[in-house]
Amino acid sequence: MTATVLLVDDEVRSLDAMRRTLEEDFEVLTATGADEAREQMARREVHVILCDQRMPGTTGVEFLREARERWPDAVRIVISGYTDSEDIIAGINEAGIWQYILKPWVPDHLLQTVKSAAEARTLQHGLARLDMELRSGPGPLRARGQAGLAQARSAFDFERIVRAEGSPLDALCAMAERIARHDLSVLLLGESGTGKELMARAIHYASPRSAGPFVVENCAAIPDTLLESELFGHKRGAFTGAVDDHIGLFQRAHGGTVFLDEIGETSPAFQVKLLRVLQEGELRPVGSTRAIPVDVRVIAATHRDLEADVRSGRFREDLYYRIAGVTLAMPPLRERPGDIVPIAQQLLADVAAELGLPPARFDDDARAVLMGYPWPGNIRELRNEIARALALGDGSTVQAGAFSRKLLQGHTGAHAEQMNGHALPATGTLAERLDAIEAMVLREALLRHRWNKTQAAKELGLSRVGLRAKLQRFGLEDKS
Ligand SMILES: Nc1ncnc2c1ncn2[C@@H]1O[C@H](COP(=O)(O)OP(=O)(O)OP(=O)(O)O)[C@@H](O)[C@H]1O
Repeated sequence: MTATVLLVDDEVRSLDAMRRTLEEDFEVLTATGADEAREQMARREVHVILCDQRMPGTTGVEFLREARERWPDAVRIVISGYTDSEDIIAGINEAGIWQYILKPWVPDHLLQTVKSAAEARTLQHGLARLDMELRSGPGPLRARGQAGLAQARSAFDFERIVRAEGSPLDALCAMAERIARHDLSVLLLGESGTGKELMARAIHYASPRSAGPFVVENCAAIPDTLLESELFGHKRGAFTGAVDDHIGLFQRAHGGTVFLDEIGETSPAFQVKLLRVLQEGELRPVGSTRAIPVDVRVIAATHRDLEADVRSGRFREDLYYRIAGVTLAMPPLRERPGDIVPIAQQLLADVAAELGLPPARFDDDARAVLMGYPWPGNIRELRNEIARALALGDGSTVQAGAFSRKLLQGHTGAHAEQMNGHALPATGTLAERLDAIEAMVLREALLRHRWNKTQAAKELGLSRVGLRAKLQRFGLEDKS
């Protein structure tokens, strides 16, 4: 279906110029003022409104504020000169303005922006799915419309990155929140399932681009040639099977953020292409000679040691510096054992709600088992275990026996591994390394006594209060 765009401007010449730029791709309606625009809106369903800021009797922002109330589904764009930018910035939230275009506008950019807006409008209608995703907590949200924005912001803010008090993630989130405000590229490092995508979303929704799309591409999931077309689009006939023009993810993300997961898996040939797009701020769809401007922030992620890949020539150094404006390393779960129970409890609530089950809790043994396993697959593995235990369980309490065999073995076996240095820091000051050993001894004693603090304290020659203080200090406090 062709989207309908309403252009509102009192200057007939510029109205005409905009109409000519858009009419090949859209159904275009025009209005020379707010009254005429209201009439048009009353007669037809409009998907995108593009409104000039300066009009007699009202301003673009004023009119779009009214439009937001009356026709909330239409995506709103304002066009203005530099001198009006303060008014516009002040009105952006109230009027729910999706994007503003500075004068003098460039036809390609205008066309591109309206295409992205129409796309956002279409995606907005996937809101039923979006609502489900939001209700079930952070999940694969590929894009969202304006109506979901406030909801999305709160669903993906840093508070949703569950952690214990004093977790290493506190400092990481504080830093991410600061850098979110600046348009820097971010490289997220960390093992699979450590929450890199969750962090990328939180950064996007805390950034000035939060009203724009957040799109995700897993670079390892598709072959190189398809990846190029997936990200940058292609023209019809560009290759066998390209039966239609295809808009790439970078274009869809115009004004927003692209999350490139597993960037370390891309080939050198693709890396050159990506570098060019990032350097030039424009792309050419496969099979097209036309350059299309794109305005995206890139957040990339990898589980690889990308610096080592640069040294070995596997990853281009120039691209590395482009994408690694700021680097954040997500620690694996085994290095933040205090986070295990709080995250597990959150996941238990989320998964129970998803499965339509009543709220559940872990018993002491189950918690001890969770704490005793090194979680090589990190939070994704934790989630799977919880889903399995809930599905197999038959009540409101999850017991240790509901977990898979590897966890129950880990309950005894993983400890030997951890005590042999698996989770011990290989570097650090003497005090830090002694702390890590102390935390392990505590954890090991608790596990042996099935989380019975009186017995563990007795074995360790501590009072219960003394043990509790130590558990708090090491983030091992059981918060249930
Ligand atoms: N701190 C956390 N609190 C709550 N849920 C979390 C947390 N960290 C991760 N998760 C959840 O764990 C799952 C895996 O996280 P995510 O996809 O962000 O990891 P990732 O590092 O991007 O993994 P991969 O590299 O395999 O794609 C997701 O369902 C995510 O919502």
